Amino acid sequence: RALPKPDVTGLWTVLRTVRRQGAPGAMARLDDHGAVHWAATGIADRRTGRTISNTDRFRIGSVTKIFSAVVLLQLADEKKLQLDAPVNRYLPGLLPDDRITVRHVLSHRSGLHDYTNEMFARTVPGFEAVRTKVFTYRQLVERSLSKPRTTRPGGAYSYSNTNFVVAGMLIEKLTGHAVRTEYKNRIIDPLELRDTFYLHPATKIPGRHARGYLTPDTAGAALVDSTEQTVSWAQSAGAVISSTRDLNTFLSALLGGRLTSRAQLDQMQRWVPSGTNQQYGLGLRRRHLSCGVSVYGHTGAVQGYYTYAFASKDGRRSLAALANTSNNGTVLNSMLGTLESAFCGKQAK
Ligand SMILES: CC1(C)S[C@@H]2[C@H](NC(=O)CCCC[C@H](NC(=O)C[NH3+])C(=O)[O-])C(=O)N2[C@H]1C(=O)[O-]
Repeated sequence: RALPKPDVTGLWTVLRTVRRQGAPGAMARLDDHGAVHWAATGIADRRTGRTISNTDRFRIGSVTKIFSAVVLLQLADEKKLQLDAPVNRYLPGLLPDDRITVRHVLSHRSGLHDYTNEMFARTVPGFEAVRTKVFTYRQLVERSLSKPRTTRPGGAYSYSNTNFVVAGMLIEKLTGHAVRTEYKNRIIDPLELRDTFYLHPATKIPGRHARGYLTPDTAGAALVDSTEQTVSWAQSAGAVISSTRDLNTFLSALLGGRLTSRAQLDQMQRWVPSGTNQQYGLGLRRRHLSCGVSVYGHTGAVQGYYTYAFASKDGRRSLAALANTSNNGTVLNSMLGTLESAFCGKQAK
C-alpha cells in the first residue's frame, strides 16, 4: 500500500513548535524513494548564534541501540551467537540468573534494572557528576545488579539501558574487538556514513555539529550546555554521534535487508508491547501512526539532544529529526509530529 505524500510544510510547523517549546534549534531530513526534503529552524550554538542545519552532527542517544543490535544479529548470522542462549554462556558469571538470554536483553525483557534511574534522578547534578567520567561496562552492570530486577527473565517489557551495556560486552567478547571497531567495520564503513562516529570516551563532537542544551528540572532556569561529555554512562546503549543523512542511510539499509539476513531481520521484528501505539523488537521500535502506517526505528534522549529516526517497512522512506534540547517532555512529544508529517502527510490528525 503506497504511503501518503509527505507533508514537508507540516515538518516545518512541528520544528517551529518545538522551538517555541524550548528547543534552541530543530531539524529534520526526509529521504523518500530518492527524493530528499530538509527542514531546519533555530540555532546550533547559542554563544555564536549560528543557525542549525542538516549538515550538523549530533549525539543520537539510544538510536545507538540499533547499531548494537545489528552487530549482534550479524554475529547470529555468522553462527557466533544464539539469540536464545543464556548471556552467561558467553559472559560466564556476569548475570545472577542463567535464564536471561540474549533475546531477553535485546528486547528489554531481562528484568535488569536501569541504573540511569538513580544516576539521573536529579537532571543537572546527575549529568555534571558523570559528564567527564569513564565507566567500565562492568561498573555499569554492577550498579544495575545492586537493585532488584524488574521482572522474571522473559517477562514484560521494561526499558533498561543496562541491557545494551550487556550487548556491548557481548560484542567485545564474541569478536575480540572494541565496539568502536565493530560499528566501523560492519556498519559505518560499508555504508560510508561520513558523519557517524563512536569516539567514547572522547568528549568532543568532531567537525560541524549542533551544540546540545539540557533543560534543568527547575522551571525557568537557564539551559545547560551539555555538548561535551564522554557519554560513558551509556556507551553501546547511547554514545554514537551521527547526522540526519547518515541515520536515514543506516535505517534504509537495515530495513532494505542490506545489513543482516532476512531471517535475522525477522527476528529483529518480533514485537512485544512497549507503550501506546508502539512495540519493541530487538533494539528496534515500531510505532503505529494516526493514518494506520507503521514506522520502524528508534528514539534517542541524551543530555541536550532528542532524536527520532524512523523508516517505512521497506526502508524506502526515512525520517531523521533532532531537537537540541532534552529533559523537556513537551518537546519530545511534539517531535512525534515529524513522523506524522513524514509518513501520514496532510491527513495527519
Ligand atoms: C526511552 C528514552 C526516551 S530514555 C532512553 C535513553 N536515555 C536515557 O536513559 C537518559 C535519560 C536521562 C537523560 C536526561 N533526563 C533526565 O536526567 C531526567 N531526570 C535528559 O533528558 O537529558 C535513550 O536515549 N532512551 C530513549 C529512547 O529509547 O527513546
